[in-house]
Amino acid sequence: MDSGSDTAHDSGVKRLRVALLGCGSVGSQVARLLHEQAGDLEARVGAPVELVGVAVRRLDAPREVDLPTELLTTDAEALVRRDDVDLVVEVIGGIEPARSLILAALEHGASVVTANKALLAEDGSTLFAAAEKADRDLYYEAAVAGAIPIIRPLRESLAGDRVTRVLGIVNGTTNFILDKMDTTGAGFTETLEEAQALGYAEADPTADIEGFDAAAKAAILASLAFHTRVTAADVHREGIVDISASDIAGARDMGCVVKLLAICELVEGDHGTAVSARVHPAMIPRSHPLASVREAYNAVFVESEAAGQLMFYGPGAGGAPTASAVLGDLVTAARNRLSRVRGVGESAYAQLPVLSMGETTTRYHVQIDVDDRTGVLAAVAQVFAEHEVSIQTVRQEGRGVDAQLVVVSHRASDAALAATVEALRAKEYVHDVSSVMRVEGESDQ
Ligand SMILES: NC(=O)C1=CN([C@@H]2O[C@H](COP(=O)(O)OP(=O)(O)OC[C@H]3O[C@@H](n4cnc5c(N)ncnc54)[C@H](O)[C@@H]3O)[C@@H](O)[C@H]2O)C=CC1
Ligand SMILES: N[C@@H](CC=O)C(=O)O
Ligand code: NA
Repeated sequence: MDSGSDTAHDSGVKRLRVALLGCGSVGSQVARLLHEQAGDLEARVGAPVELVGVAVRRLDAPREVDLPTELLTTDAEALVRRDDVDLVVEVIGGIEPARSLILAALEHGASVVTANKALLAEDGSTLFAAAEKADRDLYYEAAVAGAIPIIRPLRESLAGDRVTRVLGIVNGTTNFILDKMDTTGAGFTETLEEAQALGYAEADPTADIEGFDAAAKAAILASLAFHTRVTAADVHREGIVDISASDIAGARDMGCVVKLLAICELVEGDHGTAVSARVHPAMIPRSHPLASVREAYNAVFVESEAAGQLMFYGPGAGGAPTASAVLGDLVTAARNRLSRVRGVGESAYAQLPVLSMGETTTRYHVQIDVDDRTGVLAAVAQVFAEHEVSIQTVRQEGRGVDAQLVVVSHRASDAALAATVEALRAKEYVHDVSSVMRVEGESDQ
């Protein structure tokens, strides 16, 4: 291995040397693209971009890409500390050792590109501070919505505007599962296995189906969009594991589909501006553009004061699409190294408070199984009224001894709706509140 003096650490830069940490779904595609597009990358960067080391867990593991064995090492710590490494790509995932490796890479003068949303959402501030101190780039376009350019537009293109809302489908695995359940009637488990085989799901798919992955992305989006710091712990999170065939059928009856949404909003209240960030399944009308986001595709809507509504759509998961975003960042970081400049760092000056879920308002679709007798409908309506949840529509279906009421509310706070449901469950004429689903994507009423 040549470790001559022509690196970005020196004055006469001639080539950029890349260390890759992790060679799984994304890492193998990064290695492939670096090799296959070497000529174009050199032309675009202005110097060759060379892969000089790949940290793997096992040297003899089967891989999707052929790599010269001399590039492989199981000592990631030593790799990021090598003096001849200019750029480090972290695609191991998880908190440790990824965090320590990124911090060591920055300390040793490398710029870093990562796809690690879990780490950024948990402890991004430590990483951004280290990048600032080291005067190096820390880029992460791949961390949210895979190949879709959304980090850069929020950080740079919209830097002069005031973003007020970000609403998106940001997890490919859950969108794939919900889409299959809706269109083919397939079961949850078989669809999850298919998503795993296609490389969409996280190593532990709990992160996808319980909403942790989408919540991490929501934290990153809210932080960037509103120039503040939102962590994964600030995001209200519900996954899709409890979504039943009956929920999907109920949505269909309403002309809706069920999607796992990440919703980040600026909220103006009595005490000033705050942020709301939440991830949960919601019904959206089939006519809404997000309803047509199929399979593992992602889409993100951004609303801002001057630009209005923007939509970003594309592949949000999978090895090659995610590697495309990594390579885009790598090219920018490489150009910056050559020009001896640094890109934009963290912008968290606004320091906005984050609202609790109870304070957040939206509309609700509630299915209630009740006694089929006179006065029950009025009594149910009374419970909603007592909790200041205004009813928009109510539909009743007799089913023999009992009846099902389907209530759609006007906008109400989550706390008021939760109290309504609790009160309904205590009534002797209520057999069950069988489904409670938020309704998004329609005009506020
Ligand atoms: N797969 C996808 O569609 C997307 C993944 N991401 C993110 O990209 C990152 C990587 O994801 P995948 O490639 O899907 O995961 P993966 O599980 O396929 O690959 C991770 C690789 O890192 C290796 N590894 C773990 N610890 C290591 C260590 N200490 N040293 C060296 N290698 C180690 C594993 O053996 C594995 O091969 C994660 O942060 C993930 O959240 C982001 C967007 C999309
Ligand atoms: N597991 C994630 C991968 C991309 O971030 C997903 O399914 O979207
Ligand atoms: Na992206």
